[in-house]
Amino acid sequence: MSGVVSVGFRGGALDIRDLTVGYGGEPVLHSVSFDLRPGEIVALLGANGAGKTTLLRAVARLVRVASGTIALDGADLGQVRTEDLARRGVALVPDGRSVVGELTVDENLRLAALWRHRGAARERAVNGIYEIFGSLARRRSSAGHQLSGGERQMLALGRALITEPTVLALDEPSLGLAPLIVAQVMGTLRETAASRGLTVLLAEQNVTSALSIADRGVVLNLGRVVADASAATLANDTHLRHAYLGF
Ligand SMILES: Nc1ncnc2c1ncn2[C@@H]1O[C@H](COP(=O)(O)OP(=O)(O)OP(=O)(O)O)[C@@H](O)[C@H]1O
Repeated sequence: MSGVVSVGFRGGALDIRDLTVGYGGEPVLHSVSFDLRPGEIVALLGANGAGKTTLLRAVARLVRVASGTIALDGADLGQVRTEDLARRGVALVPDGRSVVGELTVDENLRLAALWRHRGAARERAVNGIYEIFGSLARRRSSAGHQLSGGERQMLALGRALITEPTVLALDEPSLGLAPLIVAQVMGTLRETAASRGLTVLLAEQNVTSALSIADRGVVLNLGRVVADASAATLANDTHLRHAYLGF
């Protein structure tokens, strides 16, 4: 489904090659390689401490890469500064939810849209986010800190989408959400990715939810890729689920 590319949008191709990343000289990702094709949703799975967040932080250039490359549409992102990454089309939704609690929903969206859209185009962009997330439109005057967990997650997603990324990296969007809300967030993510042809890297502990919307899954164990297969294959692999995913 996410392979459908609509007119005007095209997902980016992300190629992660021999990526080694560590903290204080101690590697936590060991020569990790996998790629995301344009418009693909890839679930990044693994137990606590497997290295999922570190990998997303490496893509967002928030940690130093010891060796290896991350390329977007064939161009190495190695020299791109963190603050320029969004202009190159990469958006990260961290698990802290990237919402400014003191600002209203509307202000949060406008702030995120600042560098991408001006004047009437910004209004259209904000309204476009409200069309995707109807519940946010109803809370547009509420402060970020007054939102429920699900609404905050939708606002974090909206803030990322309004920059019109070609690659969206999400860190555990299901964290702390009730199952029904998780289903809503995942459903919206899948529909939006499909309609925009977005490429999505989705780090999740909620394996079932992630695989329900993903095309493919990559499983990390202690910083190494131990599986890279279609979502259907991974969902049916009981050995893998027991060995690396905790059930
Ligand atoms: N800032 C840091 N300094 C030192 N070590 C860190 C730091 N952040 C993470 N680590 C270590 O790196 C390893 C990978 O952590 P990471 O957060 O990337 O895993 P994860 O798969 O996202 O885990 P979780 O699902 O629990 O969030 C862990 O052993 C962790 O303790």
